[in-house]
Amino acid sequence: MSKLRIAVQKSGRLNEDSMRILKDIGISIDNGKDQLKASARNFPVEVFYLRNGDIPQYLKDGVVDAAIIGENVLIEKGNGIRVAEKLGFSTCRVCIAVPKSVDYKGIQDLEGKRIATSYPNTVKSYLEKNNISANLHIINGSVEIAPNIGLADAICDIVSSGSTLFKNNLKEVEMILKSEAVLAVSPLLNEEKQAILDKIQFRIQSVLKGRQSKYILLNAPNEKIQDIINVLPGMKSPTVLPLAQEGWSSVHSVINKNEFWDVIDELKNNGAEGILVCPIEKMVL
Ligand SMILES: Nc1ncnc2c1ncn2[C@@H]1O[C@H](COP(=O)(O)OP(=O)(O)OP(=O)(O)O)[C@@H](O)[C@H]1O
Ligand SMILES: O=P(O)(O)OC[C@H]1O[C@H](OP(=O)(O)OP(=O)(O)O)[C@H](O)[C@@H]1O
Ligand SMILES: [Mg+2]
Repeated sequence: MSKLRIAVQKSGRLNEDSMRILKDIGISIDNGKDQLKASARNFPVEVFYLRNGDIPQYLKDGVVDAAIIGENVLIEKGNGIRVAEKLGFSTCRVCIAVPKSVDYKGIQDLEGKRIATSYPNTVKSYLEKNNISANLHIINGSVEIAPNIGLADAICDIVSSGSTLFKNNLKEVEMILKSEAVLAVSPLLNEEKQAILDKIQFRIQSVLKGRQSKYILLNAPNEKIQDIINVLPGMKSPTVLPLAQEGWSSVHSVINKNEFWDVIDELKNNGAEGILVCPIEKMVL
């Protein structure tokens, strides 16, 4: 039986969350820290540990079948590679920044300027779309230092918290794209491997939905149950079970984790007591 070859970043910002998602979908891999390749013990999958920047080419050539990779790298290098699933971690954006002291009025201010970047294709197509021509300096790391050492007038790099820009006296002036880790697929995938990938994708979706949601349990007097149900829509409808104490019930439901703090006061005002909120490991709808 053939195995699906999945690439993950060998080391760096994506590695830990990539390995965690594989573990959460039930794929056990012997610790591969010093390995370049490891087989899963319980699933037809081989994991390849590679540099993020090299992965789009491996996908294109069919050397690997799928990969967990930063979407920004795929856009920079991977034209035509399909994203099967957004994974919700390593969120960042690719931006153009200039020194704080510059009175930046708009993209026309970049005309004829020197821009340092590790994302030349991304910047080039953004500038072309805006009819701007500039000189790109391609550097592979510490891009934000470039204006301070006189190498460039502007930079284009990844921004997340913004603290690297702040430390280097730069300000964000153009946001080119938003990125997060994604599950990307080789265009050369055959049917047999597609079937393995479908299983993996289904499991990933269950894990991601679970991460987005919380299981909530509470007790309330029976006459308040309808008001509480109106606040807690749940997956289908909430479960209501009688408590041993006469006139009281327990309500169980699932809510989006971001909505919990918004509804908690309403629940209390409607007589809810003993509210428990629990993580959900997996959710299959
Ligand atoms: N500060 C950040 N916050 C959130 N996500 C980030 C941040 N920096 C990078 N990323 C995301 O993580 C990916 C990997 O970044 P990292 O710096 O670990 O590796 P790299 O140097 O780009 O790649 P390689 O594996 O080729 O050395 C990036 O492509 C981007 O998608
Ligand atoms: O907005 P922030 O939260 O400060 O994050 C942005 C920084 O993070 C990344 O660098 P990284 O730390 O990965 O170093 P690298 O350049 O060596 O990859 C990116 O290249 C930026 O420099
Ligand atoms: Mg980095």
